[in-house]
Amino acid sequence: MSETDDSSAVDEITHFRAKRLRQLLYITLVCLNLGLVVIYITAYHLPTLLTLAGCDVMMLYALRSLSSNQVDKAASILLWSIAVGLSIAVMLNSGLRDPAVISFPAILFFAALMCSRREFTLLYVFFCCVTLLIGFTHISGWRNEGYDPVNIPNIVIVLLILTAASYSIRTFSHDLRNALQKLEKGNQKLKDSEEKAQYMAHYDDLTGLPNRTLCQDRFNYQMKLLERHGGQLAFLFIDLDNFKTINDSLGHTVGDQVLLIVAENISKSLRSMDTASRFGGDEFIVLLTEVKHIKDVEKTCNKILDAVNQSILLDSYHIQISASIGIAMAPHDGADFDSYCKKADIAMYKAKADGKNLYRFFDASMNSLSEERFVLIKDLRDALKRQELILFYQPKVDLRSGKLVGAEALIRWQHPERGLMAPGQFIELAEETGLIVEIGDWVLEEACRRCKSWHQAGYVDFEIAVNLSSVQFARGNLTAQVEKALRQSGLEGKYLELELTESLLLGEGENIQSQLNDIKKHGVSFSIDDFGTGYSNLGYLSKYPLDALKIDQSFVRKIHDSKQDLNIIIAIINIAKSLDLTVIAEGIETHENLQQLTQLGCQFGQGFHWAKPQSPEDFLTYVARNIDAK
Ligand SMILES: Nc1nc2c(ncn2[C@@H]2O[C@@H]3COP(=O)(O)O[C@H]4[C@@H](O)[C@H](n5cnc6c(=O)[nH]c(N)nc65)O[C@@H]4COP(=O)(O)O[C@H]3[C@H]2O)c(=O)[nH]1
Repeated sequence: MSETDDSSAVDEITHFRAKRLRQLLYITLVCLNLGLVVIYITAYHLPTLLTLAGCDVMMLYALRSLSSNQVDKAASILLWSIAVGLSIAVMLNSGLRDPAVISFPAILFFAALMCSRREFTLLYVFFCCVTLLIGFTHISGWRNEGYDPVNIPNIVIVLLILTAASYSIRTFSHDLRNALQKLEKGNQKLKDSEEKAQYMAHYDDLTGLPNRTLCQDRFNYQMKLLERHGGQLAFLFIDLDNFKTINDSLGHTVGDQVLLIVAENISKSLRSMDTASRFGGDEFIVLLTEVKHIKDVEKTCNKILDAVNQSILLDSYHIQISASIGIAMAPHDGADFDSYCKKADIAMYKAKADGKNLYRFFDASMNSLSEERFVLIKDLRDALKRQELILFYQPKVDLRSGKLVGAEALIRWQHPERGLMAPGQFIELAEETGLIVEIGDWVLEEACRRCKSWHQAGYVDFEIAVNLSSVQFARGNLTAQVEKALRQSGLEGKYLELELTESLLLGEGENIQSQLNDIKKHGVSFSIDDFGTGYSNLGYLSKYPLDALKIDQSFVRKIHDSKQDLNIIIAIINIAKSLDLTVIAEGIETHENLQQLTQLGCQFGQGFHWAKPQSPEDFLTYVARNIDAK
């Protein structure tokens, strides 16, 4: 039980005491005044009248103390006034034979309930002294005793009764107070856990922001307001860019701190009437209410992007974070919470595909991301987490010696419902949505790790080729990713070959060139995939630090049937020779293909003639059987 629990239980008891004390004070006041009237009319005994009047005044004083929350003081005044008043009354009347003596234990009873232990003891001592004093007045003959005089045993008996009564009252009230406090604490605990459960059902534990449930409630409420009063609401779906990388590389503690900072920054960018909520993982939903102009939404989105897009210093790491925002506008873009989620999510992906750290409004043209596509995107986002992605390996052969020199890593997706999916079915989607960055990072790490394991298994010179997407270059941190993959796996850079596309090299020159140069420093080689299929401008070949050209399989397949394709292959081989590049032929399916390409001077080849891409286990079996692949 915490200190707060204790203090609230005590508060409750104080409140209860004050209530009872007030009642007691009123009753006492009424009784005193009635007594005053009766004595005034019947006996007119002045000392008694003065005593009662004095008590009356003290009661009013106690009531005043009570109104200013001085409960202990009011209780003291009440009990001491009554104790003194009664003692005087007993003294003035029949002494220890007076029936008012029986009120002494009653006063002690109230003292035990209302006052501190010290006050109770003082009152007990006071009554003992009063008893002794009155007893003395009896024995000394000061008082006219009548036919039944009080003697010492009588006084002792009164004192014993007082002591026994005090002890039992004190013990009883102590137990009662304890029991009350325990009950109160139990109640408080129950209240607290109810409040906690309520909080947990509606708020996110980490960031303290409303969770999905509360966000949905607020959205529904806002939609009702829109129905009644008109107006617009902006539904923002915010997703952090590359958060997974931060989480994976720096750990969950740092990841959580990043989320906390981001949540705070998002909240700071909003008005008090807006709702920022955590949807889960690195996703946030923001509801902008009472939207008058689209420009206001744009302004807020820019504010959020600026607030989130910061370099955060955590655990001596400078972490660059940014977010992408998708926006759906209510009431036009849907009917319920789920449809707004979906549309804002689609728009968010568009923002990611357009380069990240951007916001995009949902529009009908985005519906081309059909239902199935949407589901596939969702699945693909989870594929990495659920470890559904696999790398297959296709052997690469030295055509002159027939030796297996390595493999190309080709991704597959073991989809839980659709089965094994080829890259053609999802790579484009991954590129459009930006997911290719995370996937590409994983491919790099996994391929390097696998290649290192082959080395450790005795295939010491095996190389691994990995496909890169142009989107990975656009992110600007590819060098760091390659370094990380090499470092983590322990693979030397010279065993890694990165396959680029022609279109990439025709794109933004400077940025690509510097990244390729940086990666090249680690001994990594570059080849151009599907060479010859796209562009006629070959100027870029000398501009970049390339090592190999891969002849596209469409030429290789028709090498016997089409003079034109044969000529293209010859031309590619000549270009490669003149630029000091090696040539790798893809899609070699037959022995004739192999023979002809070898004769033409092609150095390396891949294709079904040797093996289809296969799982790591099958690949190892294949290697063991065919280490000389001729
Ligand atoms: N008919 C025929 N086909 C052959 C033969 N030999 C190889 N192939 C197929 O040709 C493709 C060669 O890969 P690619 O040109 O890099 O083309 C790859 C590559 O551009 C892309 N891809 C694969 N894995 C990744 C990856 O990890 N990252 C990225 N960004 N792209 C990838 O997907 C493309 C298709 O990959 P796959 O479906 O695995 O298809 C592979 C392979 O299975 C043959 O003799 N006959």
